Amino acid sequence: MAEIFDQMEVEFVDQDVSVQVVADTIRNNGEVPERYVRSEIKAEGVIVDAEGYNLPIVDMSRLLSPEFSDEEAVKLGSACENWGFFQVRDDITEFFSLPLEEKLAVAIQPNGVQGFGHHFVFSKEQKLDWVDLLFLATRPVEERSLDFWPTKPSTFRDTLDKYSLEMANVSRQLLKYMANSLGVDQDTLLDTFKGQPQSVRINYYPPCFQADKVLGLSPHTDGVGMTFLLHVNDVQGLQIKKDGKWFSVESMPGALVVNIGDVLEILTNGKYKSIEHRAVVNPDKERITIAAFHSLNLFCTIGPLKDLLKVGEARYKDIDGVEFTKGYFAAKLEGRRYLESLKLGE
Ligand SMILES: O=C(O)CCC(=O)C(=O)O
Ligand SMILES: [Fe+2]
Repeated sequence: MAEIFDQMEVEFVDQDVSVQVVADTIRNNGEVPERYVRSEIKAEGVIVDAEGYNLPIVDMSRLLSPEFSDEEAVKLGSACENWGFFQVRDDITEFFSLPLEEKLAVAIQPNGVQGFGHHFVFSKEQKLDWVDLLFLATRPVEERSLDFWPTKPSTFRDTLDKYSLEMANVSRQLLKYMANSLGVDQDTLLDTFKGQPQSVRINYYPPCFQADKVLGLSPHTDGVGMTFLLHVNDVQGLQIKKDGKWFSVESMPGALVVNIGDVLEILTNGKYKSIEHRAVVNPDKERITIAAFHSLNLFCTIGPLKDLLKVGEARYKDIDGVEFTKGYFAAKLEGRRYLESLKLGE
């Protein structure tokens, strides 16, 4: 799985070394550079605050207890079908307060994706996201490229290792309950995720005094099975699109926001939804999140689960996993466009 990240065959273009440095430079008397100004945010309109809806909360301890498991699993199933997002608990790591030189020790290499830097920058003309990131393949363990794993702070690697294991365990548990809720065989679904490839993307969104002019992360879906997002410093900024409107997500302190990615939408033949989401920036505070992505062994074919095709026609093409991932990275962050292109007969 990890080696796929070294052969993406897509060309990324340089941008500023660090958005954090840009933010620091303009803080007192500057303007946001044109490459970061997103006029579409205002044009697009409606943002609905958290009061407008209730994001389902699934309690892991209830899910795992014999007494409440069934009840909680029903909530889990409905959360995946209707929202693609819900929350569970856990903990986190930090790296971005180091001086820039230290972060550049693990800089993303030309045309690579692992390390510190930026993703999805293809042209000098395109608009840029207001974020610095650290992206690492974390599982299977033997496929880690430790060159990109920070050695500072000294506990970083160990902390990430533990976090990665916790997340892998949670994803395994959730898959079991999802299988039950979908009515597919547990082992079949778990087998599909065998080896549990996992990667993490740690996002650092510097504050921006003209926060409404920029976007932290462009609208996109995640090209994986499912994602667990932890708000490292509890600054909010995640928005999800439902019924054509943007909703802000209020994450409970220490909770994980879970979302279904493109691969699970395809496997479930569209029953679970890969939700389009984006991140906005805070005017005064830095915002840090860690997204843990869980996917399939990509050296296989991705398509609707056979168990589900007994009761309905396939709505998505079968696609080779490596092709899918290359296509995802090459398609840029453009909402659900790439996923929609994999639908049959539409
Ligand atoms: O930081 C966030 O709120 C969203 C992060 C995200 O969507 C991602 O890393 O894929
Ligand atoms: Fe995402």
